[in-house]
Amino acid sequence: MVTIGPSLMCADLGRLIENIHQLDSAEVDFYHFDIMDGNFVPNITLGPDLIRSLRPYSNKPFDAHLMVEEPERFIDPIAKAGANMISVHAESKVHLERALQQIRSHGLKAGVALNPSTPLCELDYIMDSLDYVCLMTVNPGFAGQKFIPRTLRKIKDLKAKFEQEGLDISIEVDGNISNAIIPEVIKNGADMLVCGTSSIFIPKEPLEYSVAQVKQLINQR
Ligand SMILES: O=C(CO)[C@H](O)[C@H](O)COP(=O)(O)O
Repeated sequence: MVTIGPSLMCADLGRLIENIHQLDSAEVDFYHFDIMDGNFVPNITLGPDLIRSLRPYSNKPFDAHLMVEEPERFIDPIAKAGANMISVHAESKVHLERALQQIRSHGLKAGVALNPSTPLCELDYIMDSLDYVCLMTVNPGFAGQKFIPRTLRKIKDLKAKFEQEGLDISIEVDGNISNAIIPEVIKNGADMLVCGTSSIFIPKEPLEYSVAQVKQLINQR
């Protein structure tokens, strides 16, 4: 099953609550929270307090993507704030295996995110600790960037690797997942779509309509 997770980056609580209300009615599958610290990426966004404030407004899984320099410092507060899934970047200052166990110790799904240029072999010795992999299809930090076409092969290679080893690990894709690219990433093996300004948050387009368009693309495979 391919799932849809709107990407939440804006720090306006009122607007986020309104968005979540509409997106819940449109039956999205999860919410993807972009947590940026201004160090790992050149931008600052949400933190644990905002996740805690939004938690009462939806029962859908909250997926926290830690684009931060020292993710191990954030795992406990983000888990306690109400996240259901947390991914850490392999390129950050992290003991990857320890961080994944730290996430799982809260009963949450654990993921690793990889920048477009990071090779898949980073995952070789942690496969059994993984629930999902977030493949960045843009360089992390900003919404509205261009999709990097080379990442399509990376999705395909990762899917093949999981199939070969009989592993049930989800592949999330993040970065300019537009309506034009959705059929391509699905064809190559993506099963979690992070949908931001490229497909769901389109100016003047009702969220219900944008989500319906994405669902149509998923269903017409
Ligand atoms: O993590 C991100 C950037 O680092 C965003 O989730 C992503 O870019 C989604 O937004 P858009 O559809 O505008 O690309």
